[in-house]
Amino acid sequence: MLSERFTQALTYAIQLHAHQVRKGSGVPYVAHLLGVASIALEYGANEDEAIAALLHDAVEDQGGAATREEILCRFGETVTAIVDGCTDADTTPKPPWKQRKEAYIEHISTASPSVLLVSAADKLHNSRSILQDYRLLGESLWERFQGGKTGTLWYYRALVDAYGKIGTMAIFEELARVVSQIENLASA
Ligand SMILES: Nc1nc2c(ncn2[C@@H]2O[C@H](COP(=O)(O)OP(=O)(O)O)[C@@H](OP(=O)(O)OP(=O)(O)O)[C@H]2O)c(=O)[nH]1
Repeated sequence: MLSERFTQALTYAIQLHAHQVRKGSGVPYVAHLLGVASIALEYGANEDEAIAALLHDAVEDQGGAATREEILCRFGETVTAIVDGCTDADTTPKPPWKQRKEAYIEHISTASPSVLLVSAADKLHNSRSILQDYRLLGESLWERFQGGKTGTLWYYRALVDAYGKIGTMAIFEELARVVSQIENLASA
């Protein structure tokens, strides 16, 4: 069962990301955080993993080192280590896109099981959003992303391959299915 800590993390995540929206749409960013926490729980997350899912973009997007310190203080080392493992940049400005994404893919091979679960839940939620938006918007979807069509398709295929080398987990297989559907649409 989830305790009061989860409720506190939910409130904190909503406050942190209150003014942030998803790229190219007016959807409140918290929809992504709720989606990632929901997917992580459905694939067996414990409370620390579910809290980290809610806070996985907090350091990257909302305050860097100061926010990391607050998470450490309020939710402890286990949650902070998972958030660290899901963060592709905590500096402003962020390093170049390709360099960040390559580093993220590289670190999958050494990531803890908790980081793998939350990271895969994050990528699964984003890939489902891409598939849904691609069906609605067509090729103009890719203008949202720094990597464009080629870079974004490369990134998701590289993620699927990197998770696949870890082993066969249900969440990796679901991500692979969604990414294949995006690739099929892209080559149609
Ligand atoms: N699919 C999708 N992604 C969106 C949307 N709005 C914001 N994003 C975020 O955009 C990122 C991908 O955009 P890019 O331009 O390629 O990369 P960047 O933000 O990291 O520079 C994803 O980050 P990420 O690093 O892959 O994951 P995350 O850890 O930041 O969540 C995702 O979270 C949206 O409407 N759909």
